[in-house]
Amino acid sequence: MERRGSFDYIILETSGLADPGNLAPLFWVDDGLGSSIYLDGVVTLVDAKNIVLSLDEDPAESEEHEETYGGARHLTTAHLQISHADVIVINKCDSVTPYELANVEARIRSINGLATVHKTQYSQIPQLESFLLDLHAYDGIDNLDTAAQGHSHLDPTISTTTLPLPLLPPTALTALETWLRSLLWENTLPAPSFPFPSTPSTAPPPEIHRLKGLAYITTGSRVMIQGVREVFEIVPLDNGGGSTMKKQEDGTGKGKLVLIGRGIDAEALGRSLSGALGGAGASGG
Ligand SMILES: Nc1nc2c(ncn2[C@@H]2O[C@H](COP(=O)(O)OP(=O)(O)OP(=O)(O)O)[C@@H](O)[C@H]2O)c(=O)[nH]1
Repeated sequence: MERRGSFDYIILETSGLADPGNLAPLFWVDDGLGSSIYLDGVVTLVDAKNIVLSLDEDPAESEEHEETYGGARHLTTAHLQISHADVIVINKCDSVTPYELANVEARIRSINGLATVHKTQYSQIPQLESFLLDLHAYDGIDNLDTAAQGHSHLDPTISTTTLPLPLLPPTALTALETWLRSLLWENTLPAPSFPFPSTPSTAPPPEIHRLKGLAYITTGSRVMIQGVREVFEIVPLDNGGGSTMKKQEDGTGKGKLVLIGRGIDAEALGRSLSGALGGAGASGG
């Protein structure tokens, strides 16, 4: 960093067994690295031929992450590397049939509905910028509109879900922050108060790997929500873009929160969030 200014990009290639969820928060929040350095995004390269085997691998064969999770299927390194990715390159597409490729892509998107997916042969992409570099994954929310809904039956371990966020009064941001703290720091869903009765749950606790969201505030401003594992931030966006009320009404300005992780029960998450925000209408999808 003494040579600050002389780098265009810094690319870290991790080991094949790395958990990006342990690395990304370090680079995202460490101001000591200097203001010219920021975490641009996490790219995961997937081998189309072997990925299904890797996702289904017997955890006893996995050197890390040999944990069980509430009786659910085991988390493999492949799951972690896909769930934390902002861009996923599915390579060696020529070595599988179109049917196999469609299945691979569907499963990957069911795990991570936020990431941009590129399908390649010999890892060839049209250009680096905006495909693998200059992603601004942690300071932008461009891909929220295309975030896929979870189809958790495709992968039993990790899924993506989208919760709608209602138009929020400024005071609700504190409630949102408290809710996120409980979810990300304590892996606990605050029980919703009225009108939802709280029922004891035997479900495994939610474990969120990545989250991204946009909320519209009644004052006409917007906030971006970003998170990776237990680190998150709620950041005001400069431009509210005119009448927020109008945006809500014509359906183009709906706030949402996209969550990727384990033990995702969309309905329970939606009820809990809605309760935390004062019953303002979040329900899982
Ligand atoms: N058919 C086909 N072969 C490929 C493609 N991309 C790479 N290969 C070949 O696959 C072989 C192994 O390369 P990779 O799988 O990329 O190996 P690697 O990722 O560098 O290996 P590790 O870093 O040790 O995992 C090489 O012979 C490559 O030429 C592709 O899209 N299609």
